[in-house]
Amino acid sequence: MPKKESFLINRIKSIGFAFKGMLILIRTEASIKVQLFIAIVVTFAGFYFDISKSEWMAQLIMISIVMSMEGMNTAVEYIADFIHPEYHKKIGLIKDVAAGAVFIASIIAVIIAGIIYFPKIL
Ligand SMILES: Nc1ncnc2c1ncn2[C@@H]1O[C@H](COP(=O)(O)OP(=O)(O)OP(=O)(O)O)[C@@H](O)[C@H]1O
Repeated sequence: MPKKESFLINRIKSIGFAFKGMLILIRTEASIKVQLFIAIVVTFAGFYFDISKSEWMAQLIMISIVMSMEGMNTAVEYIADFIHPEYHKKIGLIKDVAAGAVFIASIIAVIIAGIIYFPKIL
């Protein structure tokens, strides 16, 4: 059935575009680079301290939330700069709010890391 094939091909193409977007994020965004580095460090820490299954899940969920929020924050910045490259108070507000969303996830990630690793270190 040609219709089904084109649907599948389109899905595969979409995955390709998404993968390209992820590589662009990792290559160009300093914040994502830092977050990826922290994600790798805590992954090693997870193995070193032999954290439980639920601790792994909490850690992985927070890594994905922080990094995907950062990706969306970058997309908002791109849109803002495209729509209005010059200085504007509203653009500043839009970017600050988008960055604030990443900050919320980051605070919770640090708290969860504390809950997991503090008892193991002390
Ligand atoms: N066009 C603008 N008009 C007004 N304020 C702006 C504008 N562009 C940036 N800002 C201010 O500078 C801040 C940083 O914006 P910028 O686009 O440089 O993000 P960034 O440093 O790349 O952030 P991130 O580290 O989250 O990727 C914004 O949160 C906003 O307060």
